[in-house]
Amino acid sequence: ADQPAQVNPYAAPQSASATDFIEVFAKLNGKTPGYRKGHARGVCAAGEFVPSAAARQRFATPLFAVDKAPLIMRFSMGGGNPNADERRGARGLGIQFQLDDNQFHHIAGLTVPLFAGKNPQQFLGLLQWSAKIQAGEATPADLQKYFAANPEMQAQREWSQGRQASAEYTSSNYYGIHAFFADQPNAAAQAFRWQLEPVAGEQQLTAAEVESLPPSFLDERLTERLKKDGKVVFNWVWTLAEPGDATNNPAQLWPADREQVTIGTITVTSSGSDQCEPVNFDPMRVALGISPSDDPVLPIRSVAYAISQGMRLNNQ
Ligand code: HEM
Repeated sequence: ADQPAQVNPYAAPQSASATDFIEVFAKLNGKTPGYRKGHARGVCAAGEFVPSAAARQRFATPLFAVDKAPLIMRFSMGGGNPNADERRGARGLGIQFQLDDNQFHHIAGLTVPLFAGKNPQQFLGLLQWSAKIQAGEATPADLQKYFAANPEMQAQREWSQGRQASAEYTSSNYYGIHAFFADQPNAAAQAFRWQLEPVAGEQQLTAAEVESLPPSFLDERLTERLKKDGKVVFNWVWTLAEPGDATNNPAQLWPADREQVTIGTITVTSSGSDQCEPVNFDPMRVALGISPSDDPVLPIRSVAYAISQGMRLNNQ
């Protein structure tokens, strides 16, 4: 008789919802009342955006119609642990651009250009295996089998191999990872991916520093950096897609020869305020003229951030 097809135990889950993520974050991190359920540890900063002439000419959005816009920014550690070890791991950056007429634009990126999964399901599986390992219900060998069954996750892991974490919050590129679209004056909307590049260049920790530093040093280094240099400047660079480049796969980069446009500068001027506490840096809440792509991770992020915001503002 016909047997039902065997389901590979290392396949990614068939579905993934925002609440599935909130649940697995709770398994991994326990109760963290008042904290963000992702990127729990972080520091608020403020600054300014100045768009470039090229941005104004090429894209039709109020984001680039301003001479400059005030920014609320938050640098953070990936993961939901409020006491995350800062010697290792990806850093994040959320920015809220404050435009005229109470309009906002948000971006939230990571120090890694690729996502750990081509879709939310693959990433959820990774977190679920990690939670099982933490609970003693699975082993790292299971995780290796999970990676083998989900080869799309390989590019992200390869990129991260051999790289130490950044020496300062402001000494790394940050990548938006997902594709977005920008309206153009006389053509169809242009797909792009963004990155922030520190003008002073990138700097990683040395292997020796990873061993010798205390687990907390990033907030202090940011304060010192701003005291010493007065500000930190990033170039905001967009990479433009060509026809046929997939806009729905955050686990894969576009070919390296795609045109890049410097969209403006993002300057950090101060840090340490509490004004980030109520802010939700939801990357789908964007200025007119900018729109999210069909990347399936984006709408899950949006819902998960809203749930997390509701929880933390209610001290849950
Ligand atoms: C399924 C995928 C993801 C889920 C479920 C998720 C979930 C979350 C949650 C719940 C928060 C806390 C939000 C808040 O309380 O305000 C958060 C913060 C954050 N996430 Fe994600 N995330 C995902 C993917 C990503 C990706 C792809 C990026 C980068 C491109 C990213 C970057 C960030 C950053 C920078 C923050 C901190 C924002 C802040 O400082 O408020 N996340 N994430």
